[in-house]
Amino acid sequence: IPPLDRCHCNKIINVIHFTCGPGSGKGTQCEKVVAKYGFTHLSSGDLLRAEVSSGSERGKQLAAIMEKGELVPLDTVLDMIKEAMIAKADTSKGFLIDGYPREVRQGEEFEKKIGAPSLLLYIDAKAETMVKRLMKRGETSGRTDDNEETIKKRLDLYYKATEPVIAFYEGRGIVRKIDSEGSVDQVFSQVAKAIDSLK
Ligand SMILES: Nc1ncnc2c1ncn2[C@@H]1O[C@H](COP(=O)(O)OP(=O)(O)OP(=O)(O)O)[C@@H](O)[C@H]1O
Ligand SMILES: Nc1nc2c(ncn2[C@@H]2O[C@H](COP(=O)(O)OP(=O)(O)O)[C@@H](O)[C@H]2O)c(=O)[nH]1
Ligand SMILES: [Mg+2]
Repeated sequence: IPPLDRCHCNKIINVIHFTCGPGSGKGTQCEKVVAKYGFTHLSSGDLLRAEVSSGSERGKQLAAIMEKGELVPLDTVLDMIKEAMIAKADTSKGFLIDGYPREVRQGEEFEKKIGAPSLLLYIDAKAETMVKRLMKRGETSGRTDDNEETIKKRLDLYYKATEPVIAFYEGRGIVRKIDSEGSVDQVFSQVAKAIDSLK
């Protein structure tokens, strides 16, 4: 595994909430992690939505893919994450990367171009819970992908492409599985325990 010198990151805490499917609560937990630990939170979905909001030609192409609940091209999302990491590399205490990798190849490419993660957080949520939360969020989120049809596609893709990522990292012993069914604070205490185990 190459060192992190290409982006000058001396420490990457790659808390990748990826195996948590959509609506499992990763965005909610990331905010709490930032407040407690001061890590830099990077969400692939947020970075992509910012590009869409900019109204650029590339943003228009991305919007069409995201609205269908499909994955955008790997290079696009990895370049965005890498750029954001380089911008913060000198001051960051660690990076919390939410929504990436979403398929095994994304994990492999991240390691080639940036570095190896030290921890992978996996919030285990039932499909039923995820759908319920996303439908509720959709009442106010304004996200074009928070609708019944796209939620179903995002879930299917999660089980097909993203769950295998867990097995890929389990062999390295860096996966911490978190139960999503409690309150936000109960979930966070499990998250904090996993992060503290790094020290
Ligand atoms: N790593 C990625 N690779 C490819 N496409 C991505 C990636 N991250 C985000 N996207 C695109 O952006 C969309 C929204 O991603 P985002 O992570 O915000 O939503 P999600 O996984 O459905 O989770 P949530 O709704 O839980 O935040 C995805 O459906 C996909 O089209
Ligand atoms: N009951 C409950 N709801 C939660 C919890 N975490 C998040 N939510 C809600 O579930 C929805 C999805 O959460 P979000 O953080 O956006 O999840 P993400 O899609 O994984 O980023 C939001 O409307 C949250 O308010 C939790 O621990 N318990
Ligand atoms: Mg989110």
